[in-house]
This record gives sequence, structure tokens and C-alpha cells, in this order.
Amino acid sequence: MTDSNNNKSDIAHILTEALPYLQRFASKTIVVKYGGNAMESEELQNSFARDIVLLKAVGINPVVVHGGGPQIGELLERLNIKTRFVDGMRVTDSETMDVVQMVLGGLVNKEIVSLINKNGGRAIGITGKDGDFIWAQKLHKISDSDTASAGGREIIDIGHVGEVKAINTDILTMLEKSDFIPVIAPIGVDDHGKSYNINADLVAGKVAEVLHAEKLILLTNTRGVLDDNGKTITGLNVEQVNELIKDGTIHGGMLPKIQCALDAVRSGVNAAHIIDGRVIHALLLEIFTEQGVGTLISSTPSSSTRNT
Ligand SMILES: Nc1ncnc2c1ncn2[C@@H]1O[C@H](COP(=O)(O)OP(=O)(O)O)[C@@H](O)[C@H]1O
Ligand SMILES: CC(=O)N[C@@H](CCC(=O)OP(=O)(O)O)C(=O)O
Repeated sequence: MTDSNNNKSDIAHILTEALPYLQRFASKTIVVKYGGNAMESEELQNSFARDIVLLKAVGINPVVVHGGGPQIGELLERLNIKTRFVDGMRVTDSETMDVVQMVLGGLVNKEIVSLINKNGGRAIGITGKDGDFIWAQKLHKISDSDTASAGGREIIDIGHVGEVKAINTDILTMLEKSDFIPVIAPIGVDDHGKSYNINADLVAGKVAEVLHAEKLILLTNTRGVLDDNGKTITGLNVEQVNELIKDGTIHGGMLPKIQCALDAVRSGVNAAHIIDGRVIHALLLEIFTEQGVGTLISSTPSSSTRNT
């Protein structure tokens, strides 16, 4: 066989490997969290946008929830505003909240929408304030590390940081029916119209829950969840996650990620995956191949099966 025939047969092989997944996931919803750290290069951004357009073209309903932590950090630095995190959550005063809204609701959201549209999709960018669709309430962080020895638990005020109270699915269902791809910025609103900065992982998890999504896929900047030797853990259940949090192996930005993955699978989402957004076409590799990439989080005691 010539080289060109070899290539063609490779393509045919890849397509047939994808067939069972194409059939299984047709008309299902897949919620994709696109982390700020996975937006590193133009090549990666374009590969992400093409993957999303391809999912829609084959009859799957992708819903994108994006972050933008590093991008918020860059603008805060340019404006000389100091920032810090408590357990993966940015402490958000009023000044920081303005920057968060500018970066998440403006720059990053519209950039992703443009990329998807440029690649042939029809994306609509929204924050949780549009149509009041993400109802939020103030999040209080409870620390038991410093004060536990004194017998107390301290409530830390981290400013305009919210947690999701409820999600109105009307807008998302309407967009899906009209063939649009929703691109969601993680900003919520309360009964008084006050805005909240919500960790994007937490929004993605809740959106996956209320849409009864088939999968929640969290794209980040590591090969998945790593053990204390830096090796990728391919499958994790609730008990194993709790152990890794307790011994400090899972910390920082991975804490809200793993928590929302667990909550999602406990609430009926079939599978949650934490995968490497620095790999070109990571989404397609996870959804349409046997091996997948990254860590599968499951609610059952011992499951590390890929592509459930
Ligand atoms: N056990 C772990 N495995 C992998 N990453 C971890 C782990 N514990 C903490 N992390 C940190 O979590 C980060 C991912 O979270 P974050 O920076 O918030 O990413 P994103 O912007 O994609 O949400 C990793 O870059 C890593 O520094
Ligand atoms: C409360 C809180 O921490 N909000 C995040 C929102 C953006 C986000 O989650 O971005 P990544 O997914 O890229 O980390 C922040 O201010 O950075």
C-alpha cells in the first residue's frame, strides 16, 4: 500500500473507533468547563473551538462554562490590585469584582464566542445575570485549620464570592433547541440584583446536574489529578478523593474542581473527567477514544473504567 492509502486507512480506523461513542452520545448534553489555564495558546484555543463545533455537528449538545482566573490575575496586576485565594477561591472586594465582570463577562466570554463562530459554530455568550439564570448566594468559607486547636471554627468573609443557589434551565434549553452553543461566564446574581464571582468549576458542576448531562469534562493545565509522585491517577472514587484531600495531595485550584466533579456524579451525571487542556483536541480524545485522557471521577467504590 502507498503512504496515501495508509493514511486513508488510518482515518477510516479512527472513524470506526469513534462510531460507538457517536451513537451513544447523540442528542446527549456534555458540559465542558474550559479553564483559564487551558487557554494558553492560539493553537489550543482554536483546537478547543473546533472540537466544540464538531460535537455540535455530530448531534451532541455541548454547553461551555469558562473560567479566566489567570486573565483576571493579569488585569489586576496591571491595575496594581493585590489578590489572594482561600482554598482555591479568589477573595473578591468591590474593586476586584469590577475587574472579574470585565474579564469574565466581557473579554474572555466574547473571545470564546468569536472563536467558536469563526470555526463554523453558532455560539451565544451569557453570564448568570442574563435572564437571571444563575441565582447565587454569598459563600462563607469555614476554616478549621488554624482555630480547631482552640476548639473553634472560623468563618472567613471572602467578599463578593458566591455559590450557586439555583439555575434556571429555560435559557439553556431554549438555546440548545435553537441550535446555539451556550458559552457561560461564571457570574451569578441574588434577589437584590447583586453580582457574585463564582468559581467556574462550581458553575459547570451545577449546570451539568440541572441539565442531567451525560458528562462533565473539566479542561485544566495538568494531566489530570496527580498523585504525590506526580503520576496521573486514571480513576478516583469518593473515599480516595477524601484521602487525597486529607493528606494534602489535592489542594489549591484542584479542590473546587474535584468537589464539583464528585457532586455532579453523586447527582446523576454519568461521568466526570478532569483532563489536560494543553493537549490538542483533548476533548475529542476523551469523548471518542477508548483510552481517554486524564482522570475519571466516579461515585461508585472502585471504578476506573474509561469512557463510561
Ligand atoms: N493533586 C493534584 N493534581 C493536579 N493538580 C493539582 C493537584 N493539587 C493541586 N493542583 C493544582 O491545581 C491546578 C489546577 O487548578 P486551577 O489552577 O484552578 O486551574 P483552572 O484554571 O483550569 O481551573 C493545577 O495547576 C495544580 O497547580
Ligand atoms: C471565586 C473565584 O475564585 N472565582 C474565579 C472565577 C474564574 C475561574 O474560576 O477561573 P479558572 O477556572 O480559570 O480558575 C476567579 O476569580 O478566578
